Amino acid sequence: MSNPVKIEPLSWQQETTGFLRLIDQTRLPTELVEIDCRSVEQVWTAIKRLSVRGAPAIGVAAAYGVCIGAAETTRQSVDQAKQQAHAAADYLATSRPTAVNLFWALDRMRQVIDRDGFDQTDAFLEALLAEARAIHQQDRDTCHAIGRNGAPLIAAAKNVLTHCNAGALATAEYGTALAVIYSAHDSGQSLHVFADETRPLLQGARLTAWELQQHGVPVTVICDSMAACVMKEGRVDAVIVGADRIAANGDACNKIGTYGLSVLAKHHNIPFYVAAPCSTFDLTLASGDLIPIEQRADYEISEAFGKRTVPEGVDVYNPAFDVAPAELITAIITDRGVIDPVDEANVRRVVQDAS
Ligand SMILES: CSC[C@@H](O)[C@@H](O)C(=O)COP(=O)(O)O
Repeated sequence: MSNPVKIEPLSWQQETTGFLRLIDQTRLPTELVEIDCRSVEQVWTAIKRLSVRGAPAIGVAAAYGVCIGAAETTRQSVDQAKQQAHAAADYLATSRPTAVNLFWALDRMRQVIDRDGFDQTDAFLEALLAEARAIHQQDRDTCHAIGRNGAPLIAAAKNVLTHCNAGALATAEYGTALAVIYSAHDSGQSLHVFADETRPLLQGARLTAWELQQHGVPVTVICDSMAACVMKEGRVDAVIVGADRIAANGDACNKIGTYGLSVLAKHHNIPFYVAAPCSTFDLTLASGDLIPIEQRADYEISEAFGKRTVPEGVDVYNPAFDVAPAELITAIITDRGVIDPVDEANVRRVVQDAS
């Protein structure tokens, strides 16, 4: 079996006055380039323009962004550092609206900011960095747990279809949907993946195909519109996707196109799995209809990658996410076990136990 390259999309460099280093995912697959974020604005921009993307990775990046904000002015009092940290958290919360992991991570950072008893600014900055590192490490552990929990569900599968990128690049490492695939592959199962290219920004073609190739997992990229056809041909044994936010009733929001896939999977009698950490659940929302859906810029559809593909002056519509209803989801694979999405009491019990 191959020895896969470990992909970590982000890392913290140096100590409390350090910086965030990211793989710039906008440059993949042709260039593997890192960028350094030394200001809160740079972290905000990196999240907004998808240099760092994927729900868990956005949360980790924002946590480190708060550390950068708190330390931005030197020789400051604890109160000043706290004010700056709060301002950084508020600002980073405006970067993208849908992935709840961003708000979950910022809330954890706010709890540290609001903690009493810091005599020295250094002690406060150290506590912030320790919390960001803990969030980062928790995501690593969570992803491996999702992989272990999900692999038995696809033990008999030969071909799995996935959408967008819910892999190592979207998390601290290993991924969510792709963690399930990696876990099966790493235990010796022969598995092939169909990766939807994922219009308009091609996270499937650019990122999922790249990281599966790095890991030695056979992958075929298809246009999003081909998913129905390959399902009808009997070439898909399971669909596995990630999620950006899951409501209390089990509705799961993920990259635009996920809803369509859940309908197609139902029609073709193919299991449809969502893989996500407990931090992706938002139990304050009763249903997926209440999840805020990010609307992104027109040029991503009309002129992505520098090539105009829609006539000037023609309207486009660019919601970045949609919602797969709970009744079309076979199971949600979490770090704390596999959940039946329509059993709300159990969803609440499992997820609340985790917090
Ligand atoms: C483990 S990541 C799960 C989701 O965040 C992922 O599937 C997704 O939709 C990412 O969208 P993106 O717009 O690229 O951030």
